[in-house]
Amino acid sequence: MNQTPQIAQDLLKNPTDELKELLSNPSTRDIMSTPGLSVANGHSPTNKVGDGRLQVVDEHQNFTKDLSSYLERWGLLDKGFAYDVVAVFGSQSTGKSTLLNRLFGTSFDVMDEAKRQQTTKGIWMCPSAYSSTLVMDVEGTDGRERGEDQDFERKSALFSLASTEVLIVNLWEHQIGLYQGANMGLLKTVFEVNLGLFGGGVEENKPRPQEKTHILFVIRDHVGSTPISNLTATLTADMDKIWASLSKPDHLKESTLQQYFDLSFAALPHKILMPDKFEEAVLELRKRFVDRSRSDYIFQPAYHKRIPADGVGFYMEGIWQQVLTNKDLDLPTQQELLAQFRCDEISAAVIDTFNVSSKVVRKPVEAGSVVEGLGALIKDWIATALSKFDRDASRYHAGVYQRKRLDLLAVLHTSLSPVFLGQVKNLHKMVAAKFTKDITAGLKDPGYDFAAVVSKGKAKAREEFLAGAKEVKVENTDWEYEHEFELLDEDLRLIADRCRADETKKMVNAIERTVKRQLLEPVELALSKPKPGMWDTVLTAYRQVSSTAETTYLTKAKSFGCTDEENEHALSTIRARSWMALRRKLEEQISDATILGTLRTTFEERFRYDEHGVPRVWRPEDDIETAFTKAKDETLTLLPLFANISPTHSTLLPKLPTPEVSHDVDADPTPFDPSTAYNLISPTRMLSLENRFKRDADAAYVEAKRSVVSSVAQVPLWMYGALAVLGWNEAMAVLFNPLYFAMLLVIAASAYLILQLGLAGPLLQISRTIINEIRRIATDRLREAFADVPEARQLVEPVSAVASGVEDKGREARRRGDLLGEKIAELDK
Ligand SMILES: Nc1nc2c(ncn2[C@@H]2O[C@H](COP(=O)(O)OP(=O)(O)OP(=O)(O)O)[C@@H](O)[C@H]2O)c(=O)[nH]1
Repeated sequence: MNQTPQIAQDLLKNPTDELKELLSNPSTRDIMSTPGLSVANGHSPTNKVGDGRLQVVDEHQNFTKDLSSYLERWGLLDKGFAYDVVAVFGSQSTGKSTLLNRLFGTSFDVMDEAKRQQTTKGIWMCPSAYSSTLVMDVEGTDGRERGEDQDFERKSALFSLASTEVLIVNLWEHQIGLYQGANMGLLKTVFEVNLGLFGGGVEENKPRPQEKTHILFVIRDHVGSTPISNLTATLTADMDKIWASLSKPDHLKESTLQQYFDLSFAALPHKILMPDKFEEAVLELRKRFVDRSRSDYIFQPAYHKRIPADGVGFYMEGIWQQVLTNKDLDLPTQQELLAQFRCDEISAAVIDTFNVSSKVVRKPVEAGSVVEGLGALIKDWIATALSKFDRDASRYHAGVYQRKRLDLLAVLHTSLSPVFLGQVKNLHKMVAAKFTKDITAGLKDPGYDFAAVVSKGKAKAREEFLAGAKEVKVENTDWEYEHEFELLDEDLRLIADRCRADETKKMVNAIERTVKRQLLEPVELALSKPKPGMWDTVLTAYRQVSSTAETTYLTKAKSFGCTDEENEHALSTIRARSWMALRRKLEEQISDATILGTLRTTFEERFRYDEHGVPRVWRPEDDIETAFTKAKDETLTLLPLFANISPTHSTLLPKLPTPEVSHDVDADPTPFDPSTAYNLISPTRMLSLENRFKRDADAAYVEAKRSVVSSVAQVPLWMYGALAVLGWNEAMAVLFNPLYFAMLLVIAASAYLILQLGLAGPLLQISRTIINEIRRIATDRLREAFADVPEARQLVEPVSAVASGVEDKGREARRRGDLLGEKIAELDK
């Protein structure tokens, strides 16, 4: 807690000698009676008294650079209009500073009684200790120091009238009525200056503010012998006289003093002779400056110059500069200049704060993210910035404020425009990516309808984009998202087209697989039974399959929304692929092995089976050669059928795909040549096939011949007769010998059982193996036995030479492709 007032009170009650001496000094008394030390006066100080006073204009008429910073120190800068300005005028050394110090608790210098010289030079300013009031102590008029120089008096009057609400005119009681006195000169100056400022001056048409100024006459050293009413009457009469004596422009001739000034009066007793009464009167007068509820409250709003506190520094400096240059002081221009300056300052501060806030989202937007609720954020920042600007700048000149507000808004919008564009671009990207994802997911559903999936996805994407773009768009801006929306539409279309192309490709592939499957059977069947109408069957089947494929495509493509051009392209692809499928299948079917197999089967059917399909058993009397030649020739006539695709009617031939269209490069990289499209087997290959078939046929012929030889080699019938005659006795001996008969029965029963159980084959095989084995072992033994005898080796070698000669013969015949020779070699063996 601050102990100073208590200590001071104690010191005042029991002063030391030094203090007594100090207290006897009048100037010290002033300081001692400052509000900080006189709490008992009824008003405790509220402002930062002692924070210093400021010489606003020095004796060389220079204006201070520190006014704004002092206003801030005094805590007045953010008061808006809630502050007042008062200035004191009067002759030098009439106790003006003393009065202000007592009245407002200020700390202006007071004249040293001993020296009796001017103390206040220029214009000083100090805040009131009791209210938000700026108090100006103006250099006294009529001073010895300035002599006849009225220049400063005029300038200070002009300055004070332009910036203060109340002018205190300080005068001694005994000066009243002295019309020629210094005060009268001062007042005349004030009136003249005021007319110039607020009366319209010389220029009749120039609009001027009709502001009133309050003049408070403080009559000092009022003894009381003359009643105050008499004094005020005298003063008022003097004022009127002065007013009347002014040389006014014609249009102001009729104007009265009261139109421009409100006059009020206060009297203060002699400070030295009646200190208590003086104090009382000062206290009472102070109330008129502080207590707003009083009817005689001095700072009425009508007197306020409507300069916001934060602009006072700039405004007063501007006024003083105008005053110095002796130019016609144009207050509206000054106020406009002030408004421009301050609005710019406020605007800059607001933009700084705004930029800091908006920085938070700039980065993510620049990085390509969509910031959720960006529109709300932007609107909030703009609203905050405007409300700050409105709060501080709306006190200034309305026109300038409105203009600057629009400027500020434009700056904010311009600064946010890239954020808006970035957000809209990012929305575009995000929505397009989602669209792709949605379509991909939709196309995985079984039985999907492509058109429905795409249109649903598109509607969703557009809706999402528009919602996001509208959210971020700020009213009354030229921001537009329509162009981006068009780009999005274009992108959606491209994505849908890409998906459709993929789907079409898949569908075409599926159709191609079906075509291959469907062609498989008819082609195989037709080519395995070659006959003249074979190609008609194949091509009819092909026509059916490919027409089904096209119909399938067109049915499905309807939901894809493909263009005619795309359909045409897909159909031509299907046609080409179907044709290729047919070609490949045919090529498979006309491979050497397959053709030879088919020919062999056909030949055998004719050669080995009779017309009833019964297998032939060749007998010696059969004409094998004719049958063979017929079957061979008939089969050979079928071979040319495979050479070309040649239907009975050329109308059956399908339309060939155009060679330049690359339908499926991966699947079939060899270029398609329509000139050879219907050719399957080249003449050379035909010849080779013919030869190979002939060899096969010859083999069949040889086989047939051999079967005749083997049947001829059977035992003749007469041999059976001879056998019966010659072996009759032996047979009877066996039949009638019980032992032989029993053995015969056992052998017959065993044979029957073996046949019944199907063991004949295995038994034969076993016996054959055993015989071979025995033969091999015997041969080996013999070789071993003759190994050491050279004559025996000579005997063996010619035999093996003969055998190898036969082998060579057979191999040679096989090399030449002479089947018959090969078989003969085999028989020789
Ligand atoms: N008679 C009388 N003297 C006073 C009164 N008030 C102050 N004084 C004295 O008058 C002298 C001048 O006082 P200041 O307050 O310095 O007067 P000022 O008008 O401010 O002087 P400048 O600033 O130099 O113009 C001082 O010695 C005061 O003690 C008063 O009410 N009556």
